[in-house]
Parts: sequence; C-alpha cells; structure tokens
Amino acid sequence: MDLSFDSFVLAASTADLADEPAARGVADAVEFRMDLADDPLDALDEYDGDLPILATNRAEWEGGEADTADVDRLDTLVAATEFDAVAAVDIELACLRADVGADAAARARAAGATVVASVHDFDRTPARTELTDLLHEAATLGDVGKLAVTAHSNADALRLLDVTRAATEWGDTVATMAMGEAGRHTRAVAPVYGSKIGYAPVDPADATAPGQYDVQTLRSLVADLSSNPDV
Ligand SMILES: O=C1C[C@@](O)(C(=O)O)C[C@@H](O)[C@@H]1O
Repeated sequence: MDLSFDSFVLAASTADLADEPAARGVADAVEFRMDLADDPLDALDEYDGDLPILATNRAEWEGGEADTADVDRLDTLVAATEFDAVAAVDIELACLRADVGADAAARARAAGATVVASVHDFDRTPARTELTDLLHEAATLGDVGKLAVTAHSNADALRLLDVTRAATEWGDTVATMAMGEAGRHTRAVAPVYGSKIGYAPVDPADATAPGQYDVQTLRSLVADLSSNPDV
C-alpha cells in the first residue's frame, strides 16, 4: 500500500492492529507501535485491514519500549516492510546519523517504504535555531522529518508552529507536534502550518504520547481549522 505525505496524514496510533476497523473511515493510516506489541511481525502477518501502516519500533532511549540493541530493533523494523501494508517506517534521527540507521533506511526504501526520521524531546521545546536545525536534518535524512517536543508555555508552542511554517515554506516535508497540556492545541494547529502527520489513539485511554486527542476529535479539529483543501 502507498502512503503519500504530500498532504496531511492522520495516523491512528496503536499497539494492536485489531484497532484498524475502528480507525477506518476516520484515519488515513495506522501507526503500529511494534515496540508496544507482543508479537509485532505475527500481527502484521495476520493484518487484513484497509489502512496503510506506518511502522514504529521505538527505542527505550527515545521514549519507547524496545530494549534490544539498535541493530536488532531496526532489523525487526525493516522486516516489517516485507508486508505489503507497511508503507512507511519511523527511524530515529540519532540512528540515521550512523550506519545502523542509514543501512536500515536504505533497506526500507528498497522495499518501497517511506522513511520518517523522528526526534523527540520529552523535557522541553528547544530554542528556535536548534528546532530549525533538527527539523531540517530530519527532513534531509528522512523523507519526512518529524519533531515531537514538550511545550510548557504558549511561547514554546508558537515557536514550534513558526519553525514548522518556515520549514514547509522552504520545501521540507515535516511533521511536528508538542506533547503535554501546553502543546495539545499544536496537534490540531500544526497541520495548518504544514505539518504532514498527526498521531491519535482510537481510544484516549491508549494514548501513545502526552496530550493526544482521540482520532475522531483530531480529524474534525484539523478539518475545521485548516484552510488548505488538501488537509
Ligand atoms: O513519534 C510519535 C509522535 C508521538 O510521540 C506524539 O506525540 O503523538 C506519538 C508516537 O506514537 C509517535 O511515534
């Protein structure tokens, strides 16, 4: 299956692919959190949903639950691209800077998958130049550069939105969101400024990050707020 990030993609984030029927018709894709699933490759083998999958096997050192060596963790992620439904993979920017991530990205692309290069900051929203540099590096090493930060104030949220706007204007494909209460609205507003991916659980009790809306709510907020017909 294909997944184009030319326009906004709402990804229903889950550890359980059995959620797909509930996301169908609302979300554009499923983000399968392999690191939170028991037998992720078996689950992919059994998947017969309609929505394309963005596969994520998040490392413990980046806020996930995969505790194996990066080379093994990324091998499992690349193995996921053998399934037709897997249209994209998420690889941490810190890995893409080294051979272990660059090799995984090359193998994923050879299998037809798009690479989302991700950066997370669970403590703060970095200063503008750092945000700008990280996002541009991620959009250069990945096909989509994704930055999830933690906002503590309106100034943090606004800085992230402005950096999103600037990156989009100079032609990078980016996805941004601020975690936490102060950043919650950015999940709905960042797409207006060019962010190409939103993450939301089907059931709010299963949120995969602080401050997420449920998928229905995010879909309607993004649709209401965005003046871009592609969104
Ligand atoms: O990286 C991201 C973004 C995210 O952390 C969020 O804030 O919505 C949710 C994760 O599942 C996803 O892999």
